[in-house]
Amino acid sequence: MMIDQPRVVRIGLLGLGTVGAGVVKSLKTNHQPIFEKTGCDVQVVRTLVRDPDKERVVRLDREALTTDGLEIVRDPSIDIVIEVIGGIEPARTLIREALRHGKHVISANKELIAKDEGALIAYAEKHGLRLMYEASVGGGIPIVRMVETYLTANRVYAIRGILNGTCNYILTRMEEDGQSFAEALRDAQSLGYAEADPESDVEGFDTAYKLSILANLAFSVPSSVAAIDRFGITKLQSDDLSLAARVGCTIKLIGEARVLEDGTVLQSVTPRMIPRADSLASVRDVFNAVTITADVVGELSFMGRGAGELPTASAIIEDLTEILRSPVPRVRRDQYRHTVSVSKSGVTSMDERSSRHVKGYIRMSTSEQIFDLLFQYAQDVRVVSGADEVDGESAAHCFVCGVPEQVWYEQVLHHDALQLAIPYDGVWPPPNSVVVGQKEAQIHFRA
Ligand SMILES: NC(=O)C1=CN([C@@H]2O[C@H](COP(=O)(O)OP(=O)(O)OC[C@H]3O[C@@H](n4cnc5c(N)ncnc54)[C@H](OP(=O)(O)O)[C@@H]3O)[C@@H](O)[C@H]2O)C=CC1
Ligand SMILES: N[C@@H](CC=O)C(=O)O
Repeated sequence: MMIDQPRVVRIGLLGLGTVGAGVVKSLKTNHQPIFEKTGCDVQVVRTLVRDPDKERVVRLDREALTTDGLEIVRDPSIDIVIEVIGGIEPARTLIREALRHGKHVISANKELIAKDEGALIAYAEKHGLRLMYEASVGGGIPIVRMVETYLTANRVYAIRGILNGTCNYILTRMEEDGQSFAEALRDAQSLGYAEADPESDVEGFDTAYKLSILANLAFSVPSSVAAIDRFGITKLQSDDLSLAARVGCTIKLIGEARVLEDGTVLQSVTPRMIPRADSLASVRDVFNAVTITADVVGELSFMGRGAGELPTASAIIEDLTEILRSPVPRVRRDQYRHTVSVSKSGVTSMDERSSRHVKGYIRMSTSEQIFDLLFQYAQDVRVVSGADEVDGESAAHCFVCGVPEQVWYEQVLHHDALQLAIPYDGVWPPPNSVVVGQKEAQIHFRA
């Protein structure tokens, strides 16, 4: 339906990097369809940058740029603020100030949303305003709104997915093209996928923020990033990916939050060796994928581009059009959720931990102490044909099963001789593997 009198909506944009530029481009390209769907003429009128003289991929009048964010968020002529500068400060202050001045806010800032633990959202709701953050999780995938507003008929029990485009891109390039970790990371940065500090991506922090945001929405737990067991991908080598291929698996950085029977929630971010048949195994490049498991609907899966200027801009503009259609917060967040308690797996009860077991892939230097540990606790230790030859002299690669989870976290992962230990989700025994005893293993690995 065409609307004759467009309502002009004035946007203040905080940040004009990868995502900010994507927002400007997309609002320009799709100005007409957005107008047709909302009746609004959306205009970016003022933009915050650090360096106004920087060469940009989008052209804005020099007068539209400012280095003073407060000037934007306090400007009475601005209706909606989009925050895409990232980090905690000045983002938090600017968002709060924008809300205080009666503006709806859209943010892509997962670090802030996760670490803020709901305070800004509560502040927005108190003022009858919307603080929306679809772009903070899964790039262009509409997962936040779905979990927040759609699953009212359900209790959600598990969230599992690939939530970082940079890491998935790096692992894909290492596996398929034999690129080094450093080369693949450089490419991910030049494509605009990585965070300003890429350690956030490769050490698993970014995935932890996103998992925490989803867990908070789905389970009504406080969004505590500190409650997540987090491991990144920096220790992975292409040899580990080759080994995975030999046993019919691949390696992905997976975020997972599960409600246990006693109501506690386990949350982890870790590279996992997963079978090729796992739906996440075929998620390549910058794509993300998330599966939600709930009691009534069962499993729901979502996939799409998890990073990059346009997919992220898409999520931001979806938030924008949602605000234009429904400026009043739809539901108070705590009205419809069920409550469970959250627990880091490292602090679950000893009994529970020692009753669960881990299957793992381990790369280690050939120290006798770690063999002692593995052969004391693992039910089965295996090598895959040729595994010990893959990485030259100093590494031994093996698969173990039946290690008590408590031993895995408290001893194996902290062992000096350990180079890498990740969960192995493939079949047992791993294809083409041979069982080894302790003496045999020591000889085998040193051969
Ligand atoms: N890149 C992606 O694919 C995705 C990113 N996000 C999130 O979106 C946000 C932005 O990411 P991205 O666009 O990649 O980041 P960039 O580093 O590309 O851009 C950041 C922008 O913010 C400006 N800026 C940063 N700090 C300040 C400051 N203190 N004062 C004024 N301006 C500042 C920079 O100015 P200048 O240009 O002058 O340096 C730049 O324009 C982050 O929260 C990120 O986590 C979310 C989903 C995907
Ligand atoms: N750096 C992030 C950007 C999107 O959230 C990623 O790679 O996923």
